[in-house]
Amino acid sequence: MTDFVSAEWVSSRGDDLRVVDVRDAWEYDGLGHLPSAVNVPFDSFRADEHGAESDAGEGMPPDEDDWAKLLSEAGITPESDIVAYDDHHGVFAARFLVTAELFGHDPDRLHLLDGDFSSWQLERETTSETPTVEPTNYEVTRPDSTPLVGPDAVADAADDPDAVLVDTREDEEYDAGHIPGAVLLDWRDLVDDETRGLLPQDEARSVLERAGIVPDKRIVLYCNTARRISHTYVVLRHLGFEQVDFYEGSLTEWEAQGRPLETN
Ligand SMILES: O=S(=O)([O-])[S-]
Repeated sequence: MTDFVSAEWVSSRGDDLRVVDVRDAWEYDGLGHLPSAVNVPFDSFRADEHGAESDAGEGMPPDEDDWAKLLSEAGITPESDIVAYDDHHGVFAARFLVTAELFGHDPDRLHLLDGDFSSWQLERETTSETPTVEPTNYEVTRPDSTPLVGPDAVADAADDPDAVLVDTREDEEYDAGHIPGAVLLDWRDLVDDETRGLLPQDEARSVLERAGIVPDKRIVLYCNTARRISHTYVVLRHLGFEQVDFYEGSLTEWEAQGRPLETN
């Protein structure tokens, strides 16, 4: 399953690990990047607006062909181990990894750097050399099942004693309007301000437990446009949560459909 990996782990791996930097091109080129990292900017794998309807509701992943092209140009194959990073505590990189999972990349081959570019460069080498990449012919194989759920399943989760519906936005946003029955867990509460990575696991589990988010429940995640839930999704999978549902349409779709909101 998609997991967090340390800087040591990344440094110790050979050329078989594809390192993906999802920052903007100016940051990658101008500020330097991790050795051997390729640049796949966040904007390149995110549709501008919610796209075609699917069974799981509207979302913002790219077209399948565009995704395959991006990965091909990055020298990635379906067998590649990938580690992704950004400079925002991993939230943009997590979106890359979730997109890869939704398009069928083996989740066991998907890793999020624990920390980000800022924390890496405090202790480790960076480079401004762009690696030579051998393009591949990446082919998407859609998985048999995905964690995606649509709005009806989200509405049902609120009434299901075995499920916890989780809003991963900030408390002001939650207070202004959230899906009825949702608990609040700001995704940043799982981030260690000092390391810019995941809190130590016992602390992360306590934060989650305080919000009622425990492994024997089905967890259903939403935010505004499925960026912040990507980070929480990776955290929960890393911590061994087995049932984590991902509402790709999130509040953008929920509100567009005129569904109810609760305020505090
Ligand atoms: O992170 S977000 O999708 O809520 S803007």
